[in-house]
Amino acid sequence: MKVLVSEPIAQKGLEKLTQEGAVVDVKTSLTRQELLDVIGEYDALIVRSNTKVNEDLYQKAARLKVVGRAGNGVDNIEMEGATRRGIIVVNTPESNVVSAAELTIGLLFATCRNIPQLHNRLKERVWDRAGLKGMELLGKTVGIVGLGRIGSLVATRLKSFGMNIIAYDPYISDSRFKNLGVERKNKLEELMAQCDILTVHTPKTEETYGMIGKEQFKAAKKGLTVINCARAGIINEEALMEAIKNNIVKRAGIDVLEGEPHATSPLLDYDNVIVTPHAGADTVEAQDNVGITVAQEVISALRGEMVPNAVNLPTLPVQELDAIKAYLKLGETLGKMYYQLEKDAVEKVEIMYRGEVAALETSVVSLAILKGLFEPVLKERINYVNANVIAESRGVAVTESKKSSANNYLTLITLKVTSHDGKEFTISGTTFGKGELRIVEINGYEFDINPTPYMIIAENTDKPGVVGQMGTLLGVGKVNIATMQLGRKLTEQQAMMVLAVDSEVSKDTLQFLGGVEGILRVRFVKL
Ligand SMILES: NC(=O)c1ccc[n+]([C@@H]2O[C@H](COP(=O)([O-])OP(=O)(O)OC[C@H]3O[C@@H](n4cnc5c(N)ncnc54)[C@H](O)[C@@H]3O)[C@@H](O)[C@H]2O)c1
Ligand SMILES: O=C(O)[C@H](O)COP(=O)(O)O
Repeated sequence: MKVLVSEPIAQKGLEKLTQEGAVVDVKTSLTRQELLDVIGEYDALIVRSNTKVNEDLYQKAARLKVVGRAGNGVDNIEMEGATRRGIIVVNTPESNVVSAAELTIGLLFATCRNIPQLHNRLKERVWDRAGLKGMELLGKTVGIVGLGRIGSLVATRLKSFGMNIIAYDPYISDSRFKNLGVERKNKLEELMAQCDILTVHTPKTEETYGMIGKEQFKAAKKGLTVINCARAGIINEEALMEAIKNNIVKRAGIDVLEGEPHATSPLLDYDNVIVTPHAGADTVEAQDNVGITVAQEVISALRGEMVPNAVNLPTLPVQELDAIKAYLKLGETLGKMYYQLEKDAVEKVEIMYRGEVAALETSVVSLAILKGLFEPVLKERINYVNANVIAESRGVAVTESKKSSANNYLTLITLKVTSHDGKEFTISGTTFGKGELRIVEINGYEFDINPTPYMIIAENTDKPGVVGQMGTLLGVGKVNIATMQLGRKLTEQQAMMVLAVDSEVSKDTLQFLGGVEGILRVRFVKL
């Protein structure tokens, strides 16, 4: 596991990577060209907000499997290119939110009380408060745009200062607003017209980039204080400068600037604009959290495990990931059986979740099934990240259904594959105890199979002597049978036998088995 760290992360994170057996190169002052020249040697890249992870880089990154964002925002990482290539992108969304919320509040105090300006005067030995009267927070209204993790932390903290909190976030439920004691504004302009302080906490997306512009400032209350500790450009810098000149905005506190990390923004020339160099996450605590978390995630992703904060995968809370782990294994096992038992190209995949599993977030289990399904034909080109994209690109329609009851089982997952000529294949499985797996049905034959690394699965006419001959031939081929199960369809006089064996089975032995009278077909399955 070779990991390149292209921006500084905490020593604790680096130690974690090495303890887990990774070879770590910390190269934080590479030029872009140098980065492109070396990236081909690495399995994982760890970045913060300055490294642009885009198509140029992916094209040179033949071994890259994971991009770890030591932090929250992933706007410097091109997601589509990563997903297409099966590169997993992980971040640490919770690890620095308190620090970012605290800097937001710090900037708010600093701007509202002119702390940096007063500090600068005094450092120049000038004892003078003139012209720098501040604004008290009590009773003022703060308008929060984006009531997610950081927006909510800011809201709860500012409440203790006796402020009225209003927010605009069309993607957050009414109950969340209610629980936080925040008044919902359905229109951004309405929020602008009512707030004394505006603070933005959305991600940078196509929708949010420039969302606070000339029009919004026109609607604003005169004398507004503006804080941006989220991403440069969510508040358009030109429009902000114009609003300052027109006395609509009285003061601003900005942590993120267009053109960063270069200090080129014209906002730097305004005395009533207080700035910090993207320092929201720059605390000892946040950086330790971020470093350790990203290291753990990168290692898990390199080991092929499901990672809670994978950005280009359905997100799962950590507690739910534990509950779902056994189902991921079961799903992948069910999927892996198809191309080892059938040879027909897949047209449609139907996944049915019944019983307890139906109450969980199953989209990742579906990814595990698709990963397993295509693995025998695509090998390592398929993983959790690109399983959906690959299914789509191969014209495979995937559907999921759920039912709360599973008849005799607590949980049942059924995979139904329809091939291009309309032939249907089904396989069902369940779990019990501490993640034990059982395959309980294959094509209508009922079983209770503990899936093992090597299995022989044969269909035969249900008549005496077939099983005995199979045993004899396997003995001749020096293949030891560990367990055997039979599923029968009495009306059709057919049976399916599943033999768990201790070793690989040679092509010759399989051919002999296929020649036994009554055997309809025989397959070797490797899990
Ligand atoms: N300055 C720093 O050092 C620093 C540190 C951490 C995070 N950040 C940035 O802070 C921002 C917020 O982070 P977070 O963890 O709270 O994110 P989050 O995903 O928890 O919350 C973002 C919120 O924005 C809302 N939103 C999205 N589009 C919107 C729109 N068009 N209008 C209104 N609301 C919209 C979402 O519904 C969500 O509730 C991000 O941009 C992140 O990159 C900056
Ligand atoms: O999105 C984040 O986590 C913050 O903006 C911090 O970015 P940084 O890791 O470059 O400090």
